[in-house]
Amino acid sequence: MTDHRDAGAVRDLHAFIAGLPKAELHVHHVGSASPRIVAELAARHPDSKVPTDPEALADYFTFTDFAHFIEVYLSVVDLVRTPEDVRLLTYEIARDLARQQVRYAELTITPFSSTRRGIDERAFMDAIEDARKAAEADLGTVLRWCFDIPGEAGLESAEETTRLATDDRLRPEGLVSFGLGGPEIGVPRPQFKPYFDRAIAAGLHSVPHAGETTGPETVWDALVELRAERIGHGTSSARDPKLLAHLAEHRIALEVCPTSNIATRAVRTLEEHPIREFVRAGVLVTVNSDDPPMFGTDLDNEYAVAARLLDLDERGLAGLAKNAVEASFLDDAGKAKLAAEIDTYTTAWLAP
Ligand SMILES: Nc1ncnc2c1ncn2[C@@H]1O[C@H](CCC(=O)c2cccc(C(=O)O)c2)[C@@H](O)[C@H]1O
Ligand SMILES: [Zn+2]
Repeated sequence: MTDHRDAGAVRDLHAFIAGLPKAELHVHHVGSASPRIVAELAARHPDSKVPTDPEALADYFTFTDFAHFIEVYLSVVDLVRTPEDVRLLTYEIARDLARQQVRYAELTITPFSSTRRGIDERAFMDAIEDARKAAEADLGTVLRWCFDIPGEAGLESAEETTRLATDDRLRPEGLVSFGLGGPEIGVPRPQFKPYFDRAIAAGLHSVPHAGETTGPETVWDALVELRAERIGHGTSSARDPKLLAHLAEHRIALEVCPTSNIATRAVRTLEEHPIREFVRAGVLVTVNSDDPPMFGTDLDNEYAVAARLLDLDERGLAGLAKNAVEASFLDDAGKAKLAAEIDTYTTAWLAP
């Protein structure tokens, strides 16, 4: 896509984004393993097939389609084998987020993938909680968890994820929401209704992926059957005006991840990305990074992409950051504080 803005203005906007306090609502735990983290994990487990050289890794992270992406994703999952690996990964993710001025992040974690690979469930919970507390104390970044069902792994994974998320003796303090990820084709959402019902009854928010690789009917299923409060991606919602109106009316945010959609070939080009249609329809749009190192992006870059696609200036970008605050599961005081921080930063930046 051609960028008609002048290079100096784009540079200034990037500097503004780099300092902008932000909230990240859709980012995966293992999907955030940077080349640095991958190298460290691979050194611990030298039998892995994941390359450690950054150039070879960039090549390895080039996907032919969504199924190929999931295959590669699972090879990185295989690198996380011990509670200490889990702790390292989690803390290092917080470090990468803090560097981008992310003050608050909801990290999607797939505990089933770890427990089925033999990590003790108690030790797993302790590792993420230990990293969360250390990250908040050391870096000032608040982490919260979304536990997601890897839908393609079947109802056994749904049962296990629900148990881990709702058992009072296990459920971590930082857990706020319940999700559903992985491929959508051949994995109908309604079958997960009983599990979402249990998670919601236990006080968790519902945030399934939907409409990333299938049509708007999957988003309707997520809303009606899984009582979604936000939708992961929701890309295909653009094909259904009634759905867009429903999302807008009920302030159900879309967690839009533009670069991810191109990398997994869910959308052909950024130019064709429906983010503009979402905004035009009045939908609450948030911008997120999904699996940043795997897609060669980070949250700052996603904001830059959104600025280009939506023709946003500093105030527009601050508005986008505040959308994420509104759609987050922070309490009211936390939302007010972060929104005020965004305003203060923006006003200071724009002051003559
Ligand atoms: N863009 C994305 N869109 C959707 N999901 C995404 C995206 N990025 C990352 N994910 C993650 O991928 C996981 C998929 C894991 C999965 O399918 C699976 C299947 C069978 C066995 C096992 C196992 O662990 O043994 C795992 C999801 O749970 C989700 O957290
Ligand atoms: Zn995702």
